[in-house]
Amino acid sequence: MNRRVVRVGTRKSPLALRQSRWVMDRLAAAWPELACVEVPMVTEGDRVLDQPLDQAGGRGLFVAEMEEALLRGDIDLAVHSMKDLPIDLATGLTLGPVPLRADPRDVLVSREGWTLEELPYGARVGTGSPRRRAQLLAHRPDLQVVALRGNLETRLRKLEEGQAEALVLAAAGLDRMGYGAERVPLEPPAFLPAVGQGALGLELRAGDAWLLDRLAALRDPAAEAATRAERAFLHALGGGCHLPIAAWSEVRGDRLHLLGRVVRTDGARRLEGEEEGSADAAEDVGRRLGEGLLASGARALL
Ligand SMILES: NCc1[nH]cc(CCC(=O)O)c1CC(=O)O
Repeated sequence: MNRRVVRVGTRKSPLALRQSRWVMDRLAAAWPELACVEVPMVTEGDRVLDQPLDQAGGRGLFVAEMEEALLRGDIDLAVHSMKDLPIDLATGLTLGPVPLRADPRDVLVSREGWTLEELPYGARVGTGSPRRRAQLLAHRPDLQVVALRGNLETRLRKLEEGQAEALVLAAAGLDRMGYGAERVPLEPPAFLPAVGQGALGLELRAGDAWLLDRLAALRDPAAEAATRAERAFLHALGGGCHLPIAAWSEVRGDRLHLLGRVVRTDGARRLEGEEEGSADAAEDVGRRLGEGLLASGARALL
């Protein structure tokens, strides 16, 4: 089929635009005859800024409108942060190849460049994520976790204004935006990131073999195996992105190692485990770990 134009849907936040342009540049470099058109969209998650995300409507807040646009044919490709992408996509849509992943870790950002241990007693740490909250409190029960919403710029401004002593953010977002904020990584295994953090999710119509073929040029096999394992882990736990579930996977050669954790939101209880297997069977590794944690009583924490 003689198609040349790919309409790429993206949220309008600076980070989302940065991500979709990165994908468009890579596609254009691999397929010079192909033209990408950016289609910025405002999603429900961008409109509801005054409530914590888990109360504002749960899963798929940033995704539903983009899925509808894909199914209508208004766009051909949706670029998401993998960690915002629900496990179950709308019928008729599929997850494409996974490109090279950015740093999956969380970082602690403060004006002083404090580590988690160095934060003053009772310091306010900004995050709306139950997973981050639970892991912060597990290490530092004295901390005051405060919900600071908004995009990266807004949160960094609130830190600057003194609304908190520190923030927890994804390293990937700061890196992609080129922000040089003072930060220290929250290192695994002590602190684990969200499933899919740092990776991009490329969503397209399941029947669009032409586009799937072209997206294959962007595939990073290690990133794909790691994110498949992490998402299968989350799926086995019946989870969504706003539950206190964390995972960390590493691919070395053809082996994949996965660490998973379920934490009670007050940080006082946790369950964790690890699994290893062939990177070719990444989803089996994730499913085994999820089922193992369920067998150990994970449901009581969720
Ligand atoms: N929850 C919002 C969100 N979705 C993706 C990222 C960062 C980039 C990524 O993880 O891929 C962020 C910001 C953050 O958590 O600090």
